[in-house]
Amino acid sequence: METPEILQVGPYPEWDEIPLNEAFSVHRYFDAPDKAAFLAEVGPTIRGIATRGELGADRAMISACPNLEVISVYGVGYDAVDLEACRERGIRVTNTPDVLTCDVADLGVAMMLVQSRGMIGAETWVKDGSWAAKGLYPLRNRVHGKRAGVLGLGRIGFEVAKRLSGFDMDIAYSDVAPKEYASDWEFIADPVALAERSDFLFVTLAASAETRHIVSREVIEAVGPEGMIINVSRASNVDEEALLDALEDGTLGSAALDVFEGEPALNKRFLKLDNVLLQPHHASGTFETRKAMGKLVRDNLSAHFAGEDLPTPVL
Ligand SMILES: O=C(O)C(=O)[C@@H](O)[C@H](O)[C@H](O)CO
Repeated sequence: METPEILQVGPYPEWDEIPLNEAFSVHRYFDAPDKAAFLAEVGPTIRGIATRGELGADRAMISACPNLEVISVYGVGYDAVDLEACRERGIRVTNTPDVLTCDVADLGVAMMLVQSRGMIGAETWVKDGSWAAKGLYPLRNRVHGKRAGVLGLGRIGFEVAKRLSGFDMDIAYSDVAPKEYASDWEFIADPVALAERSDFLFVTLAASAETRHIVSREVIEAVGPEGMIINVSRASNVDEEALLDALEDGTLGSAALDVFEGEPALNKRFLKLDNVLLQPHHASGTFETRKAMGKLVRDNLSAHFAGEDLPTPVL
């Protein structure tokens, strides 16, 4: 069998680059100085695309590859892939679920704790001599026993809720329908009602056109001046302008964010705020998880070209 030609959209760690290049003939889109010319040149030879989370495959890229058969996403979120364009041509799409679920949940809960207890400021208080000069660090609000809302009780949302129950928190969730595996937690269909009864609102749902700005200005205001929003999903799930307005005028108490519109070039207004924890989209950023993600990307491509069942199909 001829070695399949693959388009690699974004860089991977070396432990992925080496086996990817051993298994496939790889064309590095991200290295091309003139990407349009590069795509026009190699596009006709491409049978598979390997993406990277937020660096997906839009309709233009897919159209430039007339012999494209499969897109393998390095990530659980495939919102950066034009699924409609894939459906039209019967192109398979795969992602990397499950292997990253617990790391993303860990970071989400850690972000809530770090922001609630002011741990970034507390370390500065030690390092800049304030502790010696000014005494005890200002008190913060406790976390355990408070009310938590989880918007999207899929794999990641479920692991977040499981961890929050370890903090004796009063948990409720929203999703398209009640989940049979979540009988311990209250189901609240309306995100505004969920926000109203939450001190901490976790945004964990998969992003799509339907979920765009599901965390609206109304939801943000419902969380309120004492509440916190934690986002480990996609920025598009949140009305970021409304979020910034609310953080600036105190309508919303605080936020802890791992994802941003236009990331990594995030809105400069965030940098002026002292009531938001900013993280560089690294919720799945552990060696163990990224190695498992990379292997799944390759396994899905290899399975496709071997005519076998795909390990983790989306389409
Ligand atoms: O899994 C997802 O959907 C993610 O957003 C992340 O795991 C990214 O894929 C990862 O940051 C690599 O870009």
